[in-house]
Amino acid sequence: MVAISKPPIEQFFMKPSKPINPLTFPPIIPPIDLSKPESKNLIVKACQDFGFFKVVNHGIPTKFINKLETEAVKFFSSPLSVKQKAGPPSPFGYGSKNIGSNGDVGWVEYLLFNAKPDNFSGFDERPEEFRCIVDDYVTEVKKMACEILELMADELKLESRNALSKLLTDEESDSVFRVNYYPPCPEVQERGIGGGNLIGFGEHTDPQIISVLRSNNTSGLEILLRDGNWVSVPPDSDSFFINVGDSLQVMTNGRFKSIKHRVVANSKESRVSMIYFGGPPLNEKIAPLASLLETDEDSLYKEFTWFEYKNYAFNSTLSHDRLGVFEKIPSKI
Ligand SMILES: C=C1C[C@]23C[C@@]1(O)CC[C@H]2[C@@]12CC[C@H](O)[C@@](C)(C(=O)O1)[C@H]2[C@@H]3C(=O)O
Ligand SMILES: O=C(O)CCC(=O)C(=O)O
Ligand SMILES: [Fe+2]
Repeated sequence: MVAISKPPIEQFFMKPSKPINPLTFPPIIPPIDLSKPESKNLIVKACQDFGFFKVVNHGIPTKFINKLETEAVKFFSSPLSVKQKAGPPSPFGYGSKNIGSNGDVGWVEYLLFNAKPDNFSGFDERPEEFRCIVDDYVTEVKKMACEILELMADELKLESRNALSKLLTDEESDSVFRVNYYPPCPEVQERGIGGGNLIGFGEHTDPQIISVLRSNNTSGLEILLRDGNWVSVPPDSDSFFINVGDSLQVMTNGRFKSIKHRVVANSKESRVSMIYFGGPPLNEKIAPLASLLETDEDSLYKEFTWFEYKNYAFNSTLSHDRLGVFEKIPSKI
């Protein structure tokens, strides 16, 4: 029998960072109502100012959301032997505590799915019903991601309304879907206040174009503001949170910024999050859109395809500044 040693709990605690100011978040990032005509203007402003915003009145029926959350909780509550049958997550399936393959750890269990059109599920160990629930949810969330990208394209006056969304609807779109489950951690409670924060998911930017996140009502998500302060995002299970990914930063020549975010595990309640990462086809050139470049404005980035970027990103640790080597003039570290 092989004894699996438990990783020492110490490695899950974060180095202290600047204190989080929970008061900063709500007033500065207003929710965007997708049903209102002014939403496109607010979306572009939020992408420029933060690379992050919250969407309300999204029109996604709660039945798709609740069904998936229920099924996910059922899966993560099942015996380890059952969950392990759906692993390892390379590239799709069940993972626990290890994130990616470059040594990152987090107090999290997760499922990674291929969200390519018509091929949503990445593994076959779960009953057909679970896969259908994932497919239904991803179909809805992808529609919303495309609607948001079309509103952006409209407001940015791109050559066509689907200039961005077509990358997600393309048959070869390299999109991913992830369900994260952060269990409560009794050790944190024992340590008490001042005992440190437990890393759920370490700081990083998302490499794709756009990420659509929905969580239950447990806190944990934090974003890094431009002034260097981490702020806690109040959870809201009725809304969706949108992140600008690295690829969209490049396509807007840095006008939109991909935002650094992380998850601090909650000591008492479990957090369940589901994220759709909308990515382009592997052979797609990731470059600033010509119509966004002013006369004489040069691309800030070298030429590369999504395949090249993904390859580099997936060989790096979570917190690595992945776009750095693709910049024509490397930014100071
Ligand atoms: C440490 C890593 C995990 C990650 C691949 C990477 O090497 C760097 C990017 C990470 C990330 C962050 C956003 C998504 O959760 C994810 C699926 C992605 O596309 O890039 C993860 C990758 C992963 O968990 O494999
Ligand atoms: O679980 C969350 O709330 C966020 C996780 C995340 O940022 C990711 O999976 O890329
Ligand atoms: Fe992320």
